[in-house]
Amino acid sequence: CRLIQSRSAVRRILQQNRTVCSKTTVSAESIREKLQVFTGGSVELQKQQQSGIAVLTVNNPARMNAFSGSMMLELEQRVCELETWTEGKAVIVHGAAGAFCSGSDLNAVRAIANPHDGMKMCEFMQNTLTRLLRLPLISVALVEGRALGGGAELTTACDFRLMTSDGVIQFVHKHMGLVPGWGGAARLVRIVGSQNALKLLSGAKKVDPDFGKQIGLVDEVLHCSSGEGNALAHAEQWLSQFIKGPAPVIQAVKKVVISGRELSLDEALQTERSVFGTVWGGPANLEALALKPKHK
Ligand SMILES: CCCC(=O)SCCNC(=O)CCNC(=O)[C@H](O)C(C)(C)COP(=O)(O)OP(=O)(O)OC[C@H]1O[C@@H](n2cnc3c(N)ncnc32)[C@H](O)[C@@H]1OP(=O)(O)O
Repeated sequence: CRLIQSRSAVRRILQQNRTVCSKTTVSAESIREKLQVFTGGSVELQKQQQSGIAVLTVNNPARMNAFSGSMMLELEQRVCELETWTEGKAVIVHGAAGAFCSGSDLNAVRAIANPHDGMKMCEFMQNTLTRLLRLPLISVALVEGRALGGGAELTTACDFRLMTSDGVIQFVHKHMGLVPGWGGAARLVRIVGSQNALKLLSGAKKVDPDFGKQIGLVDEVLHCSSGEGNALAHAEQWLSQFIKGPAPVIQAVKKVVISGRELSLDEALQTERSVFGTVWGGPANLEALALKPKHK
């Protein structure tokens, strides 16, 4: 009976993403059609099989990597691809050409500036970013240059935020007569607490590396010279301390943390037992036992 209960808990946490996805699929159809009209840029995914690190690039440099409508659809597609990457350990989200992302493309925003379409777009992006955060991969937002509006929200949909010395995160929504709608406010409160979140949102405050570290929004400042791929190499280096070992173990770690973050204590404990059952007596566990390690 206990086995059946714990299996159903695992199924629940693992199916969370699919449930959110399918609920939104029907209602999102009409907004998909509208979004795909606003083209430009791309969202690219490169999976490095050897390291288990994927690099997700927001690529629209002519508009400071703003999200066009078609890029919102592509982002969802890329997240879908990552959900089934069983050999993966981590994903780095960054922007092309030394900028992170300047939020939604203001041309698309103007064209759908009515409450109905706005709500549908918001629901669509909330769904995609929730699935990004729930991936069983360790996710890192690498902020070079500016992360504005929806770009700032995107950084909160990752487990960690790394910043180069020129990085800035700014929730500019208030200046646009808005509040975050891609789930950024809810996640920000959980990362920095409600006092800091209120200051950042109501003051549209610029978060530079020092301030970011002080309030716990930024996990690490990367001191690297500018140059294509340099910050990315530093981010991979930083990440390497957390992804040593086989992918199933790294993914199990992320799953127990997601359940701890999102479920009630009873449900999280149940899920933890179930995930534990997937690694206990597994190849990595048996190999470690055979080596008789000393954790000095
Ligand atoms: C729920 C989601 C809410 C949102 O995300 S609302 C959108 C919030 N973002 C914004 O308002 C960003 C507005 N843009 C800016 O503040 C500045 O362009 C920015 C990013 C600080 C860069 O400033 P500069 O370095 O001086 O460069 P610039 O202004 O000449 O920009 C270069 C080209 O990029 C364009 N751009 C930047 N952000 C954009 C956006 N979000 N949508 C559409 N186009 C955007 C900008 O118009 C300019 O294009 P062009 O060279 O004039 O053709």
